[in-house]
Amino acid sequence: MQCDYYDADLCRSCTLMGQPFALQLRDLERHVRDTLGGLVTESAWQQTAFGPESHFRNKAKLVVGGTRDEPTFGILDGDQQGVDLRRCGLYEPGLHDALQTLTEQVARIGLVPYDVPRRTGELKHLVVTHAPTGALMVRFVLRSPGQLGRIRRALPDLQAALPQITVVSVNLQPAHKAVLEGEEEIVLTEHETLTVPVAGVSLNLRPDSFFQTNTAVAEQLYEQAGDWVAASGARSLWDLFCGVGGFGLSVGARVPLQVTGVEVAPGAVAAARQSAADLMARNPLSSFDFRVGDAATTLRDEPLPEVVLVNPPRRGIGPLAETLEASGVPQVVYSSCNVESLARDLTRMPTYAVADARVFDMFPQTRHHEVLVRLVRE
Ligand SMILES: C[S@@+](CC[C@H](N)C(=O)[O-])C[C@H]1O[C@@H](n2cnc3c(N)ncnc32)[C@H](O)[C@@H]1O
Repeated sequence: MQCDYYDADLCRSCTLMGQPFALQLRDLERHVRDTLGGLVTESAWQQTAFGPESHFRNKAKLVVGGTRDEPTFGILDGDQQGVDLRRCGLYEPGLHDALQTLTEQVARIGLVPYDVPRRTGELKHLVVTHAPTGALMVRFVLRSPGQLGRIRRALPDLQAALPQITVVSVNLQPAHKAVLEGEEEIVLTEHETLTVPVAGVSLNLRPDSFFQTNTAVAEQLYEQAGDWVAASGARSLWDLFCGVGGFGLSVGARVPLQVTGVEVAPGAVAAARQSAADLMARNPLSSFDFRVGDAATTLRDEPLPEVVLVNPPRRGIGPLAETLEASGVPQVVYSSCNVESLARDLTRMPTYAVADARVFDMFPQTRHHEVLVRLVRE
């Protein structure tokens, strides 16, 4: 992949930009395999899964800088000044095209970009999520509610210019710190969720929901996990750190299962419940129970499922490793975005052996990765 922004030294986020993709994949595999070392036998590894090397991101998180008349949408440079990256080649084609019109429309609304050094202005970020159907969810991150009315009044023009916009929200982030979003979310449209079809299910994403960055590779990830769970013949599955429920819902759509999902974010759980209700209405094969809770402690007082699937944040599963190790759970499927924490967690679960392992190149042009392993109790 070639990138003008990278070549002009405007953005260095893609640390592997310019390296042939086949070489990136080979280095990624080597790094993951070396880090897991003796924890995974050679024969357990399956072929690395990947998608397109460019135009794969389903979400644009744009920092807004510049001035009201000439806003920039991209990142801030070392002096906290806006750098415009709205033509970034990582965005899915539909997102890439929509961003050009959308940013022109947003500029017309006349919001003053937030100026980090001066602590003035209102519009901090523009976050846009793109579904494979072409539908869009647009989120304005503002410093205060003062300009909400201006955005409300601009909605008809925005939706006339881009009829594929189904959800628009405003997130309020009053703090002067480098966090993307604040606590308060105000949805301005009738629809509150973006529907994303993936791996045989329709997931409902809310503006504050986590979703895997690369829909094409997420589909392969969910299908692989589903293949392993289906082949095990299990009838019960816990989907821990379930987010909007992608793993549990997609496998429950394929084989009859009792699925229990646990997730700390209430909005994600509400979204998962909505997706489960939609799925049950057309395919009542499995039952689903999505709960708000702490995945680290939830397994302790419950009847044990046949498979536990975990997909934690970068830090790994923490004390849950010891809980699983001491439990009688026969199989664990672990999806990790950080092979270092995965290696740490696996060493704390010595009675499990890695039966299958697969690398997913979810983030081409960078060293980020996803690794899926199937553990069986020896
Ligand atoms: C990598 S995401 C996985 C999301 C989901 N499995 C998917 O495929 O989209 C990690 C999720 O763990 C959630 N989380 C973080 N700490 C948690 C905890 N202690 N208990 C439950 N969920 C937690 C986050 O809110 C986030 O949704």
